[in-house]
Amino acid sequence: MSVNASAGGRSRNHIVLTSHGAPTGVAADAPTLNWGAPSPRERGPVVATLTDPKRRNAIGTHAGGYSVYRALAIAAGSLTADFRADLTDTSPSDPIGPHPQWGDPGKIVSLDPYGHMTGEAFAEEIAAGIDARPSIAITRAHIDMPEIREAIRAGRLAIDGDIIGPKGDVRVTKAAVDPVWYLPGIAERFGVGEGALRRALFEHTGGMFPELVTRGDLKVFLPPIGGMTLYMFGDPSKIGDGVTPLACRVHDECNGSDVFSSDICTCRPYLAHGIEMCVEMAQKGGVGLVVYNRKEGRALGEVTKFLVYNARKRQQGGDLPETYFKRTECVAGVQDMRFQELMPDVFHWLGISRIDRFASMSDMKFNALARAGIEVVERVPIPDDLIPSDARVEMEAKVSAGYYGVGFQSQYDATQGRALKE
Ligand SMILES: Nc1nc2c(ncn2[C@@H]2O[C@H](COP(=O)(O)OP(=O)(O)OP(=O)(O)O)[C@@H](O)[C@H]2O)c(=O)[nH]1
Ligand SMILES: [Zn+2]
Repeated sequence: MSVNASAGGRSRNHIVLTSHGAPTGVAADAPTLNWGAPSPRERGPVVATLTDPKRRNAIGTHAGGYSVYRALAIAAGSLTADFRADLTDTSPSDPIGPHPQWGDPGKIVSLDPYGHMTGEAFAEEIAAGIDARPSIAITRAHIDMPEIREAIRAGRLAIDGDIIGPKGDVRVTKAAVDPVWYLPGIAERFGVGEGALRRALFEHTGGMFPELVTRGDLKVFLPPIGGMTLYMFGDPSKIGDGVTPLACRVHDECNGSDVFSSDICTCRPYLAHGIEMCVEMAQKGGVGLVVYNRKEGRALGEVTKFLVYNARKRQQGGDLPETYFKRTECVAGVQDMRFQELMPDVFHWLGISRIDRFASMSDMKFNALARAGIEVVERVPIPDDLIPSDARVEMEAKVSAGYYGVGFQSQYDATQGRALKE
């Protein structure tokens, strides 16, 4: 079925409904996707195009988290629906891989290991009109953080003109990674059937992606969620080489603390401590890696997080460690929706099988890495003097719930957070 519609007030064309199975005649030259193939050519490009439905081999849209803004731009007439990026000079500043892990369909299921190679590996297809787009971009930057300047002032780090520049700025290689989900692999990771996963994704996004249930032949889905950013310290070509020691922090977004230094949690201080560890390791000839995941408020969202803060701070008896997780569960139904099960994928992408120093106390992160066969040699807790006083409730609650607490000076019974009006 199709109806006439106007797109962007400019052109008149047909609405393509994706709820009725494959469009008649999938094009003979539609690229096939063989997830887990050991080379990009054997794997094939991910094509989540909307303008060429017969050559589409993935559900969703490229840069899915921004699809609504793109739709707005098209509706407002500031972007044409068939715009194709000019990828000249956009290739990675530093090569990553290939690593043997890329050729194992079960190891990486939530990102496209060839996502940074699209422009080069599939230049031929792109020139022939196939709408393949990169899902990973790699560039270089200098970062300048007050905590690093403070570490230099305190003598814990020194300017070396290489890793740390003359002004205290730190040289990094950074990568932005959009999610690309291989649905059979995601289902396996969570121990559910692919059909049940597809149905839940379809129904609980308000029926946003009918192909999840009508196109069983399409196995790859680009979900409309945030991805991650990687910050690499030292020589990125040494990451995952099996010999160079690695320091690492896996951090899930906490805008209130990370950006605005709100003092109810330990997020920014722990992140900054992790960065300091990475810089220190790079200066000793090792490498550092920060994985920054866009999963605000334990993937419950910031609205939920702030509602929970109010509930904690208004409850009878005050904000206490023993009720910390209960208050979240009352508002969100669960304590956490981050699903660390998918987190190790990025380590496989980088070829990493051992983390020498891991800045995290989370048992969930540690266990997920262990299940993925990634060895963590040393777990580094947040230093006590970096915990803001209002964040002690969180720390006490986490350690008593199973977080790694060696070196942590517990004062469980004496801990209470600020009240709302204080
Ligand atoms: N819902 C909710 N989320 C919170 C709260 N406090 C912090 N967060 C979120 O929890 C996440 C913290 O993640 P991370 O900093 O990666 O660390 P972690 O899992 O606590 O464990 P560590 O690695 O030991 O720091 C972020 O997404 C924060 O936004 C809270 O009170 N409620
Ligand atoms: Zn936080």
